[in-house]
Amino acid sequence: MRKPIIAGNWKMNKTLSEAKSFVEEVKNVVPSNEAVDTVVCSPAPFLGQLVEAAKGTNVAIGAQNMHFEENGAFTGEVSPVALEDLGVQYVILGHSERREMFNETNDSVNKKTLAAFKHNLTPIVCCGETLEEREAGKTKDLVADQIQKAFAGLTDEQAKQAVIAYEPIWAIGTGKSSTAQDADEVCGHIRKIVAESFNADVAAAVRIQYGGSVKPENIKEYLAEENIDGALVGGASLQPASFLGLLEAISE
Ligand SMILES: O=C(CO)COP(=O)(O)O
Repeated sequence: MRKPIIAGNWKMNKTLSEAKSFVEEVKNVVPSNEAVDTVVCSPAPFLGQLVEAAKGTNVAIGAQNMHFEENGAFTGEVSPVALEDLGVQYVILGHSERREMFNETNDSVNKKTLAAFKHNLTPIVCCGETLEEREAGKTKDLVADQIQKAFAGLTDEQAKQAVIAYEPIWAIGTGKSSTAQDADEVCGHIRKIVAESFNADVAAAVRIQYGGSVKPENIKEYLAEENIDGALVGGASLQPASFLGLLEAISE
């Protein structure tokens, strides 16, 4: 049985005081780590203080991006060394917003994925198609290519620990979620690609999240599917009540 993983992606939202009061409000009421992995991915400036606020609780803190180099002349970037030092545990890599607006490529996602493991960070590697690509029947080939390239050079053990987030771009922030069956079909295909690239054991262990307009009202449908092990959530992760609502769906 794969343990579910629910991760909030706050994107570019919240001030430090809002971020801290969110963590204070949820940290003692989230379900146990045995039932679900709970992750909050915050903007970089708040990470250190949120790690402190969440210490000893069931909430893990994640970043939304990082550079693959450890240090150097990369103005404005955040290094994996700094994230590890702060006590950050997860990092979202290759989110479609970064691919679309900030020149993220399969190659840079691969370098970042390798760097994440080198620094004890669990990568949440994102993949997903545009509406145009879906309509052209390219979804499965596209996500297969994204994941094969992102996972190139990982050991079996690393691939098992990595988290994949399948986020159809047309479903992000639009209120137009994929049906659970469609999402499961793509996640099943991703699992098959992982089996081909690594082996059946790795494919059985790797956790695949669905993302795109997930809310407390619909999360159960996704989690009921064979190949969906959790969710990467934007809008509904911003308020403590809806974030806790997502987690409650697991414990019910
Ligand atoms: O991009 C997402 C999470 O990374 C999904 O965002 P929404 O949940 O707001 O659709």
